[in-house]
Amino acid sequence: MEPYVEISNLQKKIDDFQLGPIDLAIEPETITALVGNNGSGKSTLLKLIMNLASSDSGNIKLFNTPVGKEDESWQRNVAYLPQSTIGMDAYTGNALKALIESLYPKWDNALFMELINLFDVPLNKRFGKMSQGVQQKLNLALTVARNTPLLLLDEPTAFMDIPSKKFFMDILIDWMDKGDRSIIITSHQVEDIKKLSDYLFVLRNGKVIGNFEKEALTESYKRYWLNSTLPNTAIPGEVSRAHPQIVSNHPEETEIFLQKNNIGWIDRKSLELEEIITLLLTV
Ligand SMILES: Nc1ncnc2c1ncn2[C@@H]1O[C@H](COP(=O)(O)OP(=O)(O)OP(=O)(O)O)[C@@H](O)[C@H]1O
Repeated sequence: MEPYVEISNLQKKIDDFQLGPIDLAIEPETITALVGNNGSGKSTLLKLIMNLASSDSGNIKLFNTPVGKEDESWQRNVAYLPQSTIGMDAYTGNALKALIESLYPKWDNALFMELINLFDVPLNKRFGKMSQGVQQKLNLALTVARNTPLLLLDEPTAFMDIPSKKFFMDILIDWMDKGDRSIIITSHQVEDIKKLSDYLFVLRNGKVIGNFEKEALTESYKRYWLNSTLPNTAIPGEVSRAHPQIVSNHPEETEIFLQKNNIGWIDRKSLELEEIITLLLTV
């Protein structure tokens, strides 16, 4: 099957911030988490995908149709939840629902009502009078119920309470189970990333660090507790050291080196995803 999203050599400069070049393909039935430090360009990338910002160079194709050209058929296949919405304050939940329902032919009203009931959103209240968390829940219901094959979610749980975050993850997992769909999600919540994502597309200050398969990424980092001193120079795979510990992202190479040089270790452990992301974004 063709990828849902194909991005090649995408670049965008905003003042002194440079995003890209980005090459990325989103395959069907995958969840990709966009991970990065604040201001690394995650929201900008989603806006570029939605043609809400223009790139300086490169191409984006959604469902094999170039974005930014006359053919806008791709828009029917994507639902985007921005980090913040404007212009909604005066409308009630019911009015917003009626508007969006009329624009999306595959609107799933049963799913919308299920989410509204689960999140306890008062549909007769004006959007501007709802708390930030309730606004986020309504926006999420208005987005997911569009029933498009591709969902783009920009920090969807930032204001949600703890039980709602759990419901949210269950909802997305059920939604994916229906098949032929994919999600791109930006999140600073390590639990969201850990539970939901298949891939982590990591950006650091606009530069691509990599697109990692989550399980492979987690397995590739190991911490060793050594029982003798290390050479002063970096050893193969070494990412950080704080004697008697070292962290490696190429454990096989590290272990060959340690054995050859008669450096023993008393323990070896995998790293938590949170630690791995921290290393990717700071070291
Ligand atoms: N409308 C704008 N005007 C000026 N600069 C902008 C604008 N939008 C984004 N930027 C700049 O682009 C860079 C990337 O911002 P972006 O919001 O994409 O980052 P992010 O990774 O989503 O950040 P965060 O994790 O804080 O949400 C930042 O340096 C930001 O200041």
